[in-house]
Amino acid sequence: MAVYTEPSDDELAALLRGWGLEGLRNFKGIAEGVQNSNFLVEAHQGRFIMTIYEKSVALEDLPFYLGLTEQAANAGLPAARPIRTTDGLLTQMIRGKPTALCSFLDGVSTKRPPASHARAVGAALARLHQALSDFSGTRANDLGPRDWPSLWKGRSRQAEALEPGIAAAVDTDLALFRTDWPTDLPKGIIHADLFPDNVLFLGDEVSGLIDFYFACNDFLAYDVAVMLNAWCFEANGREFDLVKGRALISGYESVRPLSQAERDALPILARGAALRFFLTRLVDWMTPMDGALVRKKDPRDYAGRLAFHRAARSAADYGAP
Ligand SMILES: Nc1ncnc2c1ncn2[C@@H]1O[C@H](COP(=O)(O)OP(=O)(O)O)[C@@H](O)[C@H]1O
Ligand SMILES: N[C@@H](CCOP(=O)(O)O)C(=O)O
Repeated sequence: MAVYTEPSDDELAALLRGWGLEGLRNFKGIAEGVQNSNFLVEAHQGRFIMTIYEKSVALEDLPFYLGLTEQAANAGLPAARPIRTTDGLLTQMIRGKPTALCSFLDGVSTKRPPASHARAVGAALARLHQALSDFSGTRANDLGPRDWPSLWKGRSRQAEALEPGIAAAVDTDLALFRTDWPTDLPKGIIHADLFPDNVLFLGDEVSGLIDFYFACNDFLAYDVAVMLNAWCFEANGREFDLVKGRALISGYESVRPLSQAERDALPILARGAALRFFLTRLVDWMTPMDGALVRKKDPRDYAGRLAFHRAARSAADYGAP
């Protein structure tokens, strides 16, 4: 999140009335994140997170995101429960933008998660996959391999300036994905962005899974691949931490074992996931966002990961037994 839209006092009062909240004690913008404007709301009824959906979230997808979060919470996962308005609606509008309120989750995200967290979050991901296995909503992955060439188009010069040598390597990656990307792996609802900043912990326990706004239907193992990138690299972004990789995969498999085909696909899925985040970060890096309180994420972190995946040969390189 970030803060792109600041409600006026009157707008805020109208929104709070809509949710039946009284006795506002605290209201403040939260600087973490990238996509939406998020605020902490403390009122007589308790603590909540209010999200104003900026243009990156399509209005028609909100029932999907909020519905799956509700289903995950109902299944006992620590997902933020959406709060309905006094009229029973999941969203209200402010300046033409939909706005939702959800329960506040205790806990903190860790910047340099230890292996114990990687194991716990691996298990939480598998439980999430199981809890959503019968979810009725669907949403295509609009940041999948078919979308990467258009994100890359016209950006090779900018990428070269940031990371010399990357342009030819990305061209090779894209050519490989065109022919070798898997077609027949188990699918389901995936989170698709379960980075350390989207998981809250109390001690070693996962206390919050947040930010489902990239969730979609795709290969379940792609979600594992996203997390191998996000949780298991050293701070230099180039060296893979096998202990964390082993912990994450064994945590996942303690709930849902990977098939042999999913294991075999891990290197290419991890390479694709790294390219996805390199490309979206590159696009954001090059896009001016005047006036917003937002911290951009560095695409170069993913250049190093890509180099590792290009050399990886099997799931064992990621810590799979
Ligand atoms: N339900 C919640 N409970 C507690 N904190 C939350 C909750 N939802 C979001 N946050 C806080 O807000 C920050 C940004 O939320 P996030 O959903 O990641 O925003 P964005 O979609 O814009 O990236 C998180 O890092 C976390 O600190
Ligand atoms: N996780 C993505 C960026 C998306 O930001 P989020 O705050 O919505 O998780 C990245 O690291 O590039």
